[in-house]
Amino acid sequence: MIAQDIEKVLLSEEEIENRCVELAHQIEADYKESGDTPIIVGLLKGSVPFMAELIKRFEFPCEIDFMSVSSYDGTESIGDVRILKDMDLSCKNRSILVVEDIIDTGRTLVEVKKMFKNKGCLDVRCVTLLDKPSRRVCEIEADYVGFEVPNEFVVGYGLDYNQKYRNLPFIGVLKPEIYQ
Ligand SMILES: O=P(O)(O)OC[C@H]1O[C@H](OP(=O)(O)OP(=O)(O)O)[C@H](O)[C@@H]1O
Ligand SMILES: Nc1nc2[nH]cnc2c(=O)[nH]1
Repeated sequence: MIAQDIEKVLLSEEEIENRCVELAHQIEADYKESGDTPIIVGLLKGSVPFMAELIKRFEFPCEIDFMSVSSYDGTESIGDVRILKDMDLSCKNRSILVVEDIIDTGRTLVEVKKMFKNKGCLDVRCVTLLDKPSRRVCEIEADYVGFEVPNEFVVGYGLDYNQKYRNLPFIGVLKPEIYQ
């Protein structure tokens, strides 16, 4: 039903799953080499499907946690990153892998990385399912990127429009009339 609101599919479920396998292997190789037991920190809520897809493929020791930060209202960045829910685990002297659904302006990741460094983390990396470099206002890149997307508002696979469409199993663009 909600799939009827989609104008075009940018990334199919199969494409996303295949890319998650590749990313998981790459991340696993890097952490095996470092010998760290990282905390995999999902930024709620958008990262949940992507994080689930990734971590089930990790064979190295890791812990998981979640944080909720918010800088969005509708489709516009309001440039104010707020912590709505902090992590449960202590991150001092730990390696952190932040899991994001999308990096857009880069403001969220800049603030989150700064916060982890201030808390005494040893190493902070980020894996993002989507990267929208055309919208960047901060100089920041993820360490691992699933796909680059054009400057369009995308939904699905965790990404919402006014809290809906997160449960779509693919990434797509909504029909223009949905925004009215
Ligand atoms: O690079 P930026 O411009 O900072 O944007 C990226 C952030 O925006 C979205 O979060 P949102 O606040 O919409 O929360 P959500 O995951 O609950 O949808 C997304 O999940 C990223 O965290
Ligand atoms: N759902 C959604 N959230 C975003 N946050 C930043 N960019 C986007 C986007 O394209 N879609």
